[in-house]
Amino acid sequence: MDRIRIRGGAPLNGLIPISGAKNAALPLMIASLLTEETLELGNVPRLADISSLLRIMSNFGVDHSIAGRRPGQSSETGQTIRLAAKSVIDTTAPYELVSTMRASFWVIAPLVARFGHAKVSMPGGCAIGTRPVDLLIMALAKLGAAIEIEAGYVVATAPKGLIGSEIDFPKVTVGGTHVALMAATLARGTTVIRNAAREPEVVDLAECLIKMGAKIQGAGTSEIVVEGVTSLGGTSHDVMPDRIETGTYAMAVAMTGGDIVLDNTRPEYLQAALDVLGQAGADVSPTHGGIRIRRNGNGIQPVDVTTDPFPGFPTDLQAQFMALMTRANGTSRIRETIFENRFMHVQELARLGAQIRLDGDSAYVDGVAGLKGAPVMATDLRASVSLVIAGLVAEGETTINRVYHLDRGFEALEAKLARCGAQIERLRG
Ligand SMILES: CC(=O)N[C@H]1[C@@H](OP(=O)(O)OP(=O)(O)OC[C@H]2O[C@@H](n3ccc(=O)[nH]c3=O)[C@H](O)[C@@H]2O)O[C@H](CO)[C@@H](O)[C@@H]1O
Ligand SMILES: C=C(OP(=O)(O)O)C(=O)O
Repeated sequence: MDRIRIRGGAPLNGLIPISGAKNAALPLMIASLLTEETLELGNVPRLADISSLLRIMSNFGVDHSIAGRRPGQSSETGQTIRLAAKSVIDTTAPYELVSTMRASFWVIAPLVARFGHAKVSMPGGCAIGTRPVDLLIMALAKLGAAIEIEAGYVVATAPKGLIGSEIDFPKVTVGGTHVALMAATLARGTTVIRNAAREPEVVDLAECLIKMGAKIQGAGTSEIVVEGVTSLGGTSHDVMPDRIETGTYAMAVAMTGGDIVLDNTRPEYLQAALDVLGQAGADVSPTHGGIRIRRNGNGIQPVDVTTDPFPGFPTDLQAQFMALMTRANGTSRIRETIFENRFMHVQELARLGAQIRLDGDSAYVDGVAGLKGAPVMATDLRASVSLVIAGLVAEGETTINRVYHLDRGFEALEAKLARCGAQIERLRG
């Protein structure tokens, strides 16, 4: 299994190109199941989760092709993937394929909406809490699907098609909103989704669905109205920039010091996190097409943070921010309100010398003067990258095991950081 070795101490200087967002690319790929025409997606990141979803889609009978590189494109230019779900031969998503990735469960929505039948294994994904799918099932049931649970599979049927309805989510769910939105596009009549997730990835999906012929209003607000249509067509769409990758590198430079331009991204996608970084002592400014982050000389100030649905501070940046706070001049409180078990990075950060106490949904981080390198192992995607951030300033060598977590969500991580001066390499095998 590959590992990553880091020698801490070097500041980061230069430019980091931001990839397309994993969490937007996945629902966009799934949306291709809603039409028999071809959906062309640009700026798709090269990630293990994308390959896993392509395998699931191939299993359904979806044809896909990945365009070759064009003149002037670097190896980091996002991929263009074409998906054509013209002849779907199977509407079952088996356990072996769905268990590695949460988002793959969302195929249930377009399958039942277009074909009237779907059998999808209960999902896996990052080990960050219980992560039930009751609200996704509730949304499909509201739209008229009959739901049965059979041996770990959710079977949804609607032989006469889905029917528009009112869906009131008791809590904000990104996956639930994606599922409701996709299913409602092909339902008969109007659907109102209340307490919808306002995440930019929901807006990206809605914009693509609108180009495919869907009638959607209000995406990006907490009430989305969908007027069902009888069929959708193909289109071309570029995946939005990855706001979590953007925030991760912003926190890395706040940690190491230096001066970095994060290119091909947008500050408004992560304003809450950038505001917090400003309070912690980083200089954050917009550039043409990106964000510049600097921290020169001055120390890191402690800042209290609570995770919240968008536009709040994202749970997917909580671990990275905690890594930064391990070096702050004082104590910070980090409250996790989205997932009940998203503190798996705490004990690994402690191996590097971090001082963190857990109390219920909060972590109290006492900043220390220095971290020391050690072998560490992460259990989920964002926890793994928090160890990279800590390793970048830890004295000596940090080796991060189980790199496959990082490969799920960070494209060319070592190359991007090494080009900016980090001493980081992948050890194969
Ligand atoms: C692939 C993808 O985009 N993953 C993101 C998505 O995950 P995901 O879509 O799984 O997260 P949700 O927004 O659905 O989860 C939010 C909260 O709702 C709860 N819940 C959710 C569904 C349900 O049926 N019942 C229920 O109780 C969850 O346990 C959690 O406490 O949004 C999360 C919250 O921003 C991010 O951390 C993940 O990176
Ligand atoms: C939690 C994440 O992914 P997933 O929802 O696929 O587990 C994530 O992207 O941080």
